[in-house]
Amino acid sequence: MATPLEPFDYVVFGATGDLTMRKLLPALYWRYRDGQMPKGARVIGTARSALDDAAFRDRARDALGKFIKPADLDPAQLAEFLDMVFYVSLDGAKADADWSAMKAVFADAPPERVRVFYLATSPELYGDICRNLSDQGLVTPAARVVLEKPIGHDLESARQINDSVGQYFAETQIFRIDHYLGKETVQNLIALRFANPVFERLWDSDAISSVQITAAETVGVESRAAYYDHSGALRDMIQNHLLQVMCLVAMEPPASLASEDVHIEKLKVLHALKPITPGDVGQVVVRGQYASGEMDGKPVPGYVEELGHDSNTETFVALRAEVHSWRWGSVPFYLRSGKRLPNKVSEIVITFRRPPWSIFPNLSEPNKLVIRLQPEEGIELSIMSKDPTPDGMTLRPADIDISFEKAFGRRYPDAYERLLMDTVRGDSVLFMRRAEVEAAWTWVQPILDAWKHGSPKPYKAGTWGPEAARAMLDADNRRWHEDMG
Ligand SMILES: NC(=O)C1=CN([C@@H]2O[C@H](COP(=O)(O)OP(=O)(O)OC[C@H]3O[C@@H](n4cnc5c(N)ncnc54)[C@H](OP(=O)(O)O)[C@@H]3O)[C@@H](O)[C@H]2O)C=CC1
Ligand SMILES: O=C1O[C@H](COP(=O)(O)O)[C@@H](O)[C@H](O)[C@H]1O
Repeated sequence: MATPLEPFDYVVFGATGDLTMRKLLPALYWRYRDGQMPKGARVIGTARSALDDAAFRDRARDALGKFIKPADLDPAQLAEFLDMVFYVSLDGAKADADWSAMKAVFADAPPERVRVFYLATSPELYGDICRNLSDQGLVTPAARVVLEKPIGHDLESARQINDSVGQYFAETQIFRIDHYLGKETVQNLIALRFANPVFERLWDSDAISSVQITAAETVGVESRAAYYDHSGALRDMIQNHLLQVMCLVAMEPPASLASEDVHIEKLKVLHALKPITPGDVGQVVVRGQYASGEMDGKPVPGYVEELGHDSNTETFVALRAEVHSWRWGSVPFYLRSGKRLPNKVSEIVITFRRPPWSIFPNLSEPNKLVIRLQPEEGIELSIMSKDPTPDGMTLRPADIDISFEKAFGRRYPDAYERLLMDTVRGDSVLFMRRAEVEAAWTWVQPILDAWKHGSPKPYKAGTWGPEAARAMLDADNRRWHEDMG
């Protein structure tokens, strides 16, 4: 059982939306089920839709039925959880809306009771919602605000959002969520590197020749087309999730696990990224968009067919980054993310250098460490071994494969479970600081600027992106993981 928290209030703006139904409510249910969400805690959903508590609970029940396995949904526990869920109909972005019902929720709440305002809405509303919360007297010292990613659309809008939210909440009260940081295996990266000298001693450009970070999805844009078409893979995945994971791979050992110490080291990585100039973009960044193809043997439409109109939005990005520091020199970090790729897989692949001299005629493959973030979380170390034949010394790659789920024999909590509870605890180590968000936007901005011209390269749904992604690695004499031996 997880450590129970003191009773708290969790207010979710955007409560009728996809994120709340698919991720936030299931995460809160699990925390309740594990005994972490105590009796007396409240979840207050809010959105413009005219619903009452009962109607919202019906939606929540449906969502939990859809996103949690029946075996994990005990009817009595479900009923108890839903009793803790309430709804306030409100246009949170409007100053002249009727805030009385929301204020009534907090009328008797003691000042020290933690209240979290989770903004699961479009980022353009963040500033207005925060101003209104403040004007209505709801921002107490024990209040926190959680901002969903992406924070803004570009560097300029990110700065504006951070400025406006910062007028009403102190930086220590602001939790910029990136759910990749809540994934157990991403957190385990810190343990892998800094609790195991066997890896950390080899964690530099002397031993490592390249790093690949991939987040591949099989899904298309589906019901999120309206959001996605204004975003694209660079803003949706690379600017936040993949750069954050890269920071944890590349950062120096922090002085401690305290939030400030970890943020300082991540920020140094973002500042050390070799800038991409507009002239570089064509060489080091590939943007693609899926065309019709096949997934699991079934035909699927292309992106523009799903959308119903032409679009230059990218559904695939592959890029080559460098962290210009003493540790990394010019080691390439290849980052890649896309929709309608052959497998759902998020992984980090560390490829080590070959021995300086080989006494074996057929030493073909370098050592490789694969950190599987999902699915089947674990690590796999590929080493060269002697083929057990009596015919001399033939070498073959063999894997040391550790599945975390098998090793620990327990369910892997969803990233949101950990992160939501961290916001209540006030622990911001797994969140992004303003400076990190803006440094990440600063780095991707030249790519966004260059992409105002030209179009993405098409790739067939069910393939690993445009041929140019492979060609980019060919030019470096390297291969993507799926093409390695
Ligand atoms: N869905 C996902 O998987 C992920 C989403 N995110 C981010 O989370 C945020 C929400 O995404 P998602 O749930 O997909 O979006 P949806 O479009 O599904 O939901 C948006 C929600 O905002 C509400 N809303 C709109 N305007 C207002 C307003 N003025 N006041 C109060 N509520 C309002 C809508 O309800 P109503 O119309 O009733 O007001 C709805 O509940 C976005 O920033 C997105 O980028 C981040 C990671 C993953
Ligand atoms: O933030 C987002 O992440 C999901 C992918 O998350 P994962 O945990 O399933 O890897 C992505 O589908 C979505 O477009 C994006 O907004």
